Amino acid sequence: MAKRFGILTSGGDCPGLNAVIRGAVLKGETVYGHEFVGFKDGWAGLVYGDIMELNRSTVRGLSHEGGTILGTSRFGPYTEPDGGPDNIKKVLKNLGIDGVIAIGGDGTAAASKRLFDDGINIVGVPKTIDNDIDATDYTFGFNTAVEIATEAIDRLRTTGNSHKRCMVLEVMGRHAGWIALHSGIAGGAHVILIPENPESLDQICAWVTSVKARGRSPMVVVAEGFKLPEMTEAYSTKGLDGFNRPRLGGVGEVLAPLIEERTGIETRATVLGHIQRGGVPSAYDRVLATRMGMATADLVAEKGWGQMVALHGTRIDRITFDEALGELKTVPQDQYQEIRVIFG
Ligand SMILES: Nc1ncnc2c1ncn2[C@@H]1O[C@H](COP(=O)(O)OP(=O)(O)OP(=O)(O)O)[C@@H](O)[C@H]1O
Ligand SMILES: O=P(O)(O)OC[C@H]1O[C@](O)(CO)[C@@H](O)[C@@H]1O
Ligand SMILES: [Mg+2]
Repeated sequence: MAKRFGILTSGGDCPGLNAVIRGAVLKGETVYGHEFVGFKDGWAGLVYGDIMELNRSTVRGLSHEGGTILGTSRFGPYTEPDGGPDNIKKVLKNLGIDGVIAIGGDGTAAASKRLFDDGINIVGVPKTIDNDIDATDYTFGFNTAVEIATEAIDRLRTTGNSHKRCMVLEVMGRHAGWIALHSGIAGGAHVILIPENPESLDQICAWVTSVKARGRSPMVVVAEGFKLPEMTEAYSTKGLDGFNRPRLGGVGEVLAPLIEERTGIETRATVLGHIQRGGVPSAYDRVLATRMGMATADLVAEKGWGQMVALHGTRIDRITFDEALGELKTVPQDQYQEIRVIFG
C-alpha cells in the first residue's frame, strides 16, 4: 500500500505556504508514489482528524497563491481539550497516515519536537515573514514581506514629500527587525528602528530634524517590537494571541505624535500590518518554498522523523528540531550599526 502523509500549516500564515504544499505533493507522488492529505487549520486538523485530499489536481497552480489552502491557527496540540500524543496517534492510525509534515515557525517547531519526543512521526518546514529562525539562512515569506514594505515606503515618500511631512511606517517583526532593516535600506529610510536596539526619542527627533533641515521629508521605519529605552515591554493594546502572548502593533502611532510634538514637524503614521503577509509570494519565495516542499518529500520518504529542511547558502539541508529551536536569529549589532551611521 502506498505510504500516506499529512501536511499542516500552523502559526501565522505567510506567502509561500501553498508552494511548499505543491512541491511536496508533486515530488512525493511523482518520484515516490506517495499519497498526501492536508490537516485543516493547523494542529486542530491533526487533533480532530479533519482532513482534505491533496493530489496533483488539488495543488494545481498553487505556487503563486498567497495564504494556505489548508487554513492555519494558533491551536495547540497539547493545551487544547482532546489534544496530546495518545489521541493524535489514534487519529493517525484511523486515517492510515504514516507521518506528519508541519509547516510553521518556531512555536510550531517546538510543538513538533514535543510530538516527536512523544513518538509521533513528524518532520518540519520553517516559515515566517520575520526571518528569525536561526537554523535557516532565509525563510520563505520574508522576501515578499520586504517587497511589500519597500513599496509602502516608496509610496509614503511621495505623499510625505508633497506635504513636507515626516512619515512613520510600522512593519511587523516581534523580536527581530529584519523586515524593517531590509525594507528601510531598500527604501532609503532616514531612520530604522528595530527591537534589538532601543533608541531614545531625543535621538530619533535629532535625526528627523536634520533631515528636515536639509529640505527633505523624514521617513522613519519602525518594527512593531521596537522599544524606547523607557519601555519595559513592546507596545501592545490588542490583548493576547491564541498562545497567550501579547499581540503587538501600534508603536508607530505612539511615536508619530511624540515626534510631531518634539520637532514641530507634522507627522503621520501608517501601520502596514497583515498586508505584509497577504497576496502573491515573490518569485524568490516561490522558488525557496517549492524547493523546501520537494526536499520534504525526500525527508519523509527516508523516514527522517524529527528533522526539518533548512536553507544554507543555496543548498537545502536537513537539521534537527533541536537545532531549529536554538537562538532566535535577531539583527546583529554590527549589521545595524553599519546602516545607522547614515541615519538622519
Ligand atoms: N512549546 C510548545 N509546546 C506545545 N505547543 C506549542 C509550543 N509552542 C507553540 N505551540 C503551539 O503551536 C502553535 C503555533 O506556534 P506559534 O503561534 O508560536 O506560531 P509559529 O509557528 O511560531 O509561527 P509565527 O510565529 O511565524 O506566526 C501555537 O499557537 C501553540 O498552540
Ligand atoms: O496574525 P497574528 O496572530 O496577528 O500575528 C502577528 C504576528 O505574526 C507575525 O507576522 C509572524 O510571526 C509577527 O510578525 C506578528 O507579530
Ligand atoms: Mg513564532
